[in-house]
Amino acid sequence: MQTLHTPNLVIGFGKAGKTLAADLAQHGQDVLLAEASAQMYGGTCINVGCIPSKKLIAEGERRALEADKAAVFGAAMQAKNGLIPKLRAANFAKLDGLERARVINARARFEDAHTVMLSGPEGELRVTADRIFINTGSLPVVPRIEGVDGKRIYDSTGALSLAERPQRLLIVGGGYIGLEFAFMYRAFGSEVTVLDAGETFLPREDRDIAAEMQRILEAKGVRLVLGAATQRFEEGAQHTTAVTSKGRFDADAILLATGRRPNTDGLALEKAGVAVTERGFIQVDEHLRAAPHIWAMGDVAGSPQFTYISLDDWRIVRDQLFGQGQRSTADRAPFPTAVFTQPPLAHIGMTEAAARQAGRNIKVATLKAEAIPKAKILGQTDGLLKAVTDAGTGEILGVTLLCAESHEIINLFKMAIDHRVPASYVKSQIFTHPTMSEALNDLFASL
Ligand SMILES: Cc1cc2nc3c(=O)[nH]c(=O)nc-3n(C[C@H](O)[C@H](O)[C@H](O)COP(=O)(O)OP(=O)(O)OC[C@H]3O[C@@H](n4cnc5c(N)ncnc54)[C@H](O)[C@@H]3O)c2cc1C
Ligand SMILES: NC(=O)c1ccc[n+]([C@@H]2O[C@H](COP(=O)([O-])OP(=O)(O)OC[C@H]3O[C@@H](n4cnc5c(N)ncnc54)[C@H](O)[C@@H]3O)[C@@H](O)[C@H]2O)c1
Repeated sequence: MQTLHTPNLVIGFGKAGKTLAADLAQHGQDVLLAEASAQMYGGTCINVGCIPSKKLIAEGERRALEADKAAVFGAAMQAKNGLIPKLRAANFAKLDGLERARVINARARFEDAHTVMLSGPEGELRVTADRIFINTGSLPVVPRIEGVDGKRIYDSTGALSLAERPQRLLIVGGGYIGLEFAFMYRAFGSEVTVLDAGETFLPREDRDIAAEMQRILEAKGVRLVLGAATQRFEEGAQHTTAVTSKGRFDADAILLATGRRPNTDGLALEKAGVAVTERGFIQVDEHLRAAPHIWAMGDVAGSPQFTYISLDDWRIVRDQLFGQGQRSTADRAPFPTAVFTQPPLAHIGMTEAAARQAGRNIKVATLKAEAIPKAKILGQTDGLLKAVTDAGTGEILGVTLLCAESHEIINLFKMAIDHRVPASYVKSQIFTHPTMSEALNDLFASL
């Protein structure tokens, strides 16, 4: 068996791992990156996450007026299938093209704290490394429901590549993936039902925002069923039936979107003395250290499951390798989020409910999207905008934007909140016209 020593071993081609590997190589250090699947160069986001899902959503939106929805579905899949391999190849080339970086298609398994066995199509390689960076991501949770391994039941990866457009799509889970795929497949003309086990829709959002999202969802023809515990799936000749506490639902395809679990499968972390949390995420400190020479980054480290947070994990580790070692996970809150529904739901900071619960003396303002001239131009007048400020100081505590282009606008508030820009500034800020962001003058007028 071949053996090799490297100063830096990165396990997993995720956002943090690939960025760190390139960074190390550009700093003149040798780095080996092991990726279990050649179909995953670039990680989840590029191959089976953000990019393919947003491409399908964008294609559905772009061709919203076309009557032949089956054709729209086919063309969208084709466009997505054309894009992803190009991005994957570009990701591989970007890293492999660096003199000091080497990508190996192999699955990693620890033998001890400094030794990792890499097994892939080209055989086995025993690697010893001075420093090890784990970036193995997450996998869909498969709920324990009888019949869950049936042939019409998919996770998000499967639902991104369905061969045929389902006439009836049932989605189990009404979180990020559930909602994005509900709008996506509705745009392809499928009849969509979303089942969520929780009694409260979007429990982390204020009730007025959740109610508006529910109204929009239902106005588009999506059925939402809350408090639905799925007991079993019955596979029939023509369709599969979900038997739930809220009745029986027949479907041509069922998407499971009930969260994602850390991907530590087969890593044998215990051999390296790396501990995991109760939920199985790698236990790290605020500098993402799991052991003196081992770091974990991204989903597997229990970081919030977003590509841009994985990227921020790279910044934290980078600061220890090449900077002051000060940057930590405590520095990034609050950070923006966006669910790519139609319209998108973007948020940062505190909701009204969270601010009240924290005992803050607050002012709250809301604005209906239908009052915004640009929304009328776009023909996208659904939605509600909301801001929460400190009543005494005018500090912006939180912003929620359920409206067209909110996934872009919300990033302004990361800067505003980090730099303590007061509400009075936003109220009088000069914005271009006609834009969605100019509505912030009105939203903040009373704050
Ligand atoms: C459908 C969907 C849509 C999403 N949309 C968005 C979005 O719009 N915006 C957003 O910010 N986030 C989105 N996310 C979440 C985002 O994709 C993840 O949070 C992010 O990709 C996690 O990146 P990571 O760096 O943790 O690792 P990943 O990108 O998951 O990479 C981990 C890699 O490690 C490899 N690996 C695993 N085990 C081993 C091993 N033992 N040896 C070697 N290699 C291994 C895997 O094959 C994988 O390629 C979405 C997720 C999904 C599923
Ligand atoms: N736009 C984005 O940034 C984006 C898009 C997609 C995914 N993501 C990331 O991926 C993560 C995973 O997405 P997700 O939608 O799978 O998880 P999620 O945590 O967002 O939502 C899971 C939902 O499933 C429900 N649920 C759990 N078990 C259930 C059961 N047995 N029956 C019915 N409902 C059940 C929960 O109540 C919850 O509403 C997200 O949390 C997010 O971090 C981000």
